[in-house]
Amino acid sequence: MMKHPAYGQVYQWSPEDFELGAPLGRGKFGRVYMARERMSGYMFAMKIMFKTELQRGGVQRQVLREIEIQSRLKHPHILRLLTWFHDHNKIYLALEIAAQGELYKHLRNSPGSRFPEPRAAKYTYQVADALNYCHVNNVIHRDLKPENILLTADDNLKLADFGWSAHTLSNKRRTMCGTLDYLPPEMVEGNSYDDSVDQWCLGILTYEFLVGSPPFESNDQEMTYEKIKKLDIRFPEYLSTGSKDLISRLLRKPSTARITLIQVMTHPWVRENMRKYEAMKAMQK
Ligand SMILES: Nc1ncnc2c1ncn2[C@@H]1O[C@H](COP(=O)(O)OP(=O)(O)OP(=O)(O)O)[C@@H](O)[C@H]1O
Repeated sequence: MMKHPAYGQVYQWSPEDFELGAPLGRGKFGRVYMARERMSGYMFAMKIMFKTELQRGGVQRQVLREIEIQSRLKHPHILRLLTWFHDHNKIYLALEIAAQGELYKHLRNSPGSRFPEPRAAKYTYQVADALNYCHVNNVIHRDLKPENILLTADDNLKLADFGWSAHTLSNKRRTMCGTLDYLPPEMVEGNSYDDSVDQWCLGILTYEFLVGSPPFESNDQEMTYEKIKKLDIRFPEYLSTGSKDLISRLLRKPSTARITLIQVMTHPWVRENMRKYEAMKAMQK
């Protein structure tokens, strides 16, 4: 690696520096492949997007924002953007590999489409840790959902998809975006919001990990909105008291009443279940 011309200096990468391998997945605008840097043999995931497709979809600004934000975030639970470059018709993103792909797929394939509490607690902790790092760096994710989280070969989460994220340095923002089921009440009502929208989304995510579907899901959009506004949430009987306590503290209508991400990481249900998860893993070895 140290012999590489890119080591320690600005280097203009080009497609010739890399070899593409098996496809890892496909999104609306990107195709993702296993890739190898020729000189060092370093393996990573290469996401390739066609400029014409981005233009047609009107998402150029979103992609640029994603690149700008993701390239400065360096955290164990945030997918690293190692470098990026472009040629006349494509944009290339060199990303770290998350070999087990979308968390969504794993959730759907679990018995009852839900995770046991120890596994859910471990993931909740890792997302809280990543979001806390984002907030400290003045970034709101705003689009948390199992489809935007990837899983590594050693079962750790990587937050991806910063296309809807925003800097928090300016005033509170009013843009309406994000997935319907995960929208916090202040966004449904078109009010201003701040980084505590991510705490709300983490509450929805933890619920979905444990129950298999988000709490306000319904057949029509209006009904979902109504449920969110009324905080009409039902907990299945099988949920533990601790998990219900955590979710209720995150899904608070007044954004200032939501517990902090640090409080999530130290919540007794999270701690106890993470310990159980580690113990289970140790026994499997
Ligand atoms: N770093 C990575 N490591 C392993 N697999 C990846 C990686 N990045 C993406 N993938 C796989 O490729 C798929 C497509 O990723 P991509 O980022 O293009 O789309 P997306 O943003 O998830 O989807 P959409 O564009 O439809 O919202 C993902 O669903 C995932 O399965």
